[in-house]
Amino acid sequence: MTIYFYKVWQPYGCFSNFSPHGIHIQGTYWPTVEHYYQAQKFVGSIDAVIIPLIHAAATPEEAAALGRCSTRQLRRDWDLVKTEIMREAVLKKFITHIDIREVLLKTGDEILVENSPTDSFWGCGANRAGLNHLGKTLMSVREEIRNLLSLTVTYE
Ligand SMILES: Nc1nc(O)c(N)c(N[C@@H]2O[C@H](COP(=O)(O)O)[C@@H](O)[C@H]2O)n1
Repeated sequence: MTIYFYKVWQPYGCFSNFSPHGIHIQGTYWPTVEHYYQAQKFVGSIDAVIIPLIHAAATPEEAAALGRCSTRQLRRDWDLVKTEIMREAVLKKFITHIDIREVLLKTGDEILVENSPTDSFWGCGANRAGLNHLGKTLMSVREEIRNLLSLTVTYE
């Protein structure tokens, strides 16, 4: 059975990047994966001044709105690096927070899909035929955590 998720208050809302699960990456604490992901768009760009504003955004919605501002210049390599940046942040989230790690592991081998009607890159889009990169990232992170846990058990 495919598991669809999207908004934080809906079933499996902890899989959303907007969920209130902070991460530490390279010495900085980010309130949500969405804050971190949106800020990374501007690393090394002439609009890097926006990074502290995204970091300080009161909500992930506000962070996303700042990061989606079409008049600002994204880093040049953004399309090349964004999926790896997302994977690192999502892995950190599920390694850090044990409660939601259990939710992820309990999904077994089910297909996970971000049911975004507006995003056919990270989600499945309105026609459900989109690339679903966030769902794929979560499934890959699930597999990696399973492997990490089995190594821990073997050497204990
Ligand atoms: N608008 C919106 N609301 C939510 O609750 C969402 N989960 C999303 N999806 C996330 O938006 C991010 C992509 O943002 P860009 O289009 O690259 O600026 C990504 O984290 C999606 O999972 N969107």
